[in-house]
Amino acid sequence: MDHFDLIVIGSGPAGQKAAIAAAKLGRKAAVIERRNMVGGVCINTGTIPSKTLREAVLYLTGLNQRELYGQAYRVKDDITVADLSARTQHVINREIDVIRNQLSRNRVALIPGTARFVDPHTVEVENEYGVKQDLTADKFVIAVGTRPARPSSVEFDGETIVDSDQILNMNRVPASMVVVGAGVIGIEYASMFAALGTKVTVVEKRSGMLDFCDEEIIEALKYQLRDLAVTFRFGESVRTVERHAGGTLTILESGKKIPADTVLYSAGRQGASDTVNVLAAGIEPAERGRLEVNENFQTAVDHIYAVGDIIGFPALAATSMEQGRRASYHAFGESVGGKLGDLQPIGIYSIPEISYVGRTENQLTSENVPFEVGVSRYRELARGAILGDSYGILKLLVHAESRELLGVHVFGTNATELVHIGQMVMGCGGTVDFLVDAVFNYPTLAESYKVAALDAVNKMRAIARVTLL
Ligand SMILES: Cc1cc2nc3c(=O)[nH]c(=O)nc-3n(C[C@H](O)[C@H](O)[C@H](O)COP(=O)(O)OP(=O)(O)OC[C@H]3O[C@@H](n4cnc5c(N)ncnc54)[C@H](O)[C@@H]3O)c2cc1C
Ligand SMILES: NC(=O)c1ccc[n+]([C@@H]2O[C@H](COP(=O)([O-])OP(=O)(O)OC[C@H]3O[C@@H](n4cnc5c(N)ncnc54)[C@H](O)[C@@H]3O)[C@@H](O)[C@H]2O)c1
Repeated sequence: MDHFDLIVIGSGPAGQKAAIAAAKLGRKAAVIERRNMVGGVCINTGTIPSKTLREAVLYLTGLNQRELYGQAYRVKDDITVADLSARTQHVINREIDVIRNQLSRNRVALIPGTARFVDPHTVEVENEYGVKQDLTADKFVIAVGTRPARPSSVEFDGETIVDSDQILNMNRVPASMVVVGAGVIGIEYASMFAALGTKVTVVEKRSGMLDFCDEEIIEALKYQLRDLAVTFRFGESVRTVERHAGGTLTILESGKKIPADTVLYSAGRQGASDTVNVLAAGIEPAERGRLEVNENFQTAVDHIYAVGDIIGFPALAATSMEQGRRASYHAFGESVGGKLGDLQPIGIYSIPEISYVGRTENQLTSENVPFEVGVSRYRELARGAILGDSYGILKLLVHAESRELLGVHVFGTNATELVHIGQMVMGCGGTVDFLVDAVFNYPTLAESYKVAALDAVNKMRAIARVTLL
């Protein structure tokens, strides 16, 4: 029976980084993964296909160029699924190749199959031909991620009623679509299909959406999506989704019926802890199949770690990678930096995109932290005019006394890239004055930091002036 220092179960971002970190520490590591899922949900059905699809949609529809060339501007008139999926498949294949290469050059064994715990130090791996082998290890990292939640009241058929895995295999761009759940997945796909000209209705049981983001920015997003003919039904729960010869019918608890060509059911995800039989290792799964861990990512069984989506919020690729690295370092006695803190950025690839780091205005208000807001609008930046982005906005939240940066919220072109400038300033304990004094390239969107910083400082000066007189 093969024995390893570390066995990682799952090859998504969390598992990959856990295994490579162990290998770099000179440990014998293995990753167990199903043959057709190397790279995890991230590469095969989640982040990478959805982000590539978004890029293809933006390019082919010419949406971002319409402010400059007119509302009729298109790169291609009849966009087909083949146009969209060619790019997606190319990127997926390339990314899988990169991961296989990285694992192999670091001498991490990639073992095909599904792993199940037999006891706390042994897993049984079964490959696609039903061949089984037992493997043992000193330490384990469970990085098995999640799968879409599939309630029995929804008649999934993989073609007209789909989850976020199946949407990638649709055979045509639908004329109308209901998106159930206004979480990140629902809103990203609603944006893409709306951009393609699909008439989208979003049904969400809460009274709003993405409530962890800046309220003003979510208002701006809703405005932009409504402009693309998206209808929102907030405060409405879906009772059932039915499939009929003439299309689908989404029936709400309120009695409303919404007809559409296609339904995307994106109302949450279920942890995959059941696939790995954690009970045999002595671990009790929590709600929705998630695993509970301490700050070192150890489960209730010390030598078994869990990282990535399986441990819940924030369930993002970048955070998952860092959790994987930290788990391995801890397992093999290597020190890591401070606690994985609050400075993890969130990026939402809606159209337009959103990103933020730090706290929101609502959080600061509820915590009684005095703050000032500095705003920069892309329409006043030369780069904004060159790009044809008139809606973009960058907001800085600045402590009214210490002048520290408490939050950065960006909406518009390159938001998910721009946010990192603020993240770095915050990470180094920088104040708004650093941004006021900094010189940025011109014309850039990064210049928005200086404009917003000056705005915040001007407002703070106005307050100071009132009290001085
Ligand atoms: C549609 C969509 C879009 C997304 N977009 C973004 C985005 O833009 N940015 C972002 O940061 N995040 C995004 N995410 C989230 C991101 O994909 C996840 O945070 C990330 O993939 C989690 O990584 P992970 O390592 O926990 O596991 P996953 O990527 O979920 O991979 C887990 C792997 O474990 C394997 N596995 C499960 N059980 C077993 C077993 N018993 N034996 C062996 N292997 C097993 C599975 O086959 C799978 O390959 C998106 C997710 C979805 C669904
Ligand atoms: N850009 C990114 O970083 C990105 C992109 C996509 C996904 N993700 C990750 O994937 C995870 C899963 O995303 P998600 O959007 O599926 O889940 P989610 O749990 O965030 O959202 C599901 C939404 O569906 C609603 N809902 C549930 N049941 C409903 C019903 N019967 N009728 C109407 N509405 C209902 C919920 O209120 C919720 O708002 C998230 O944690 C996210 O972090 C990240």
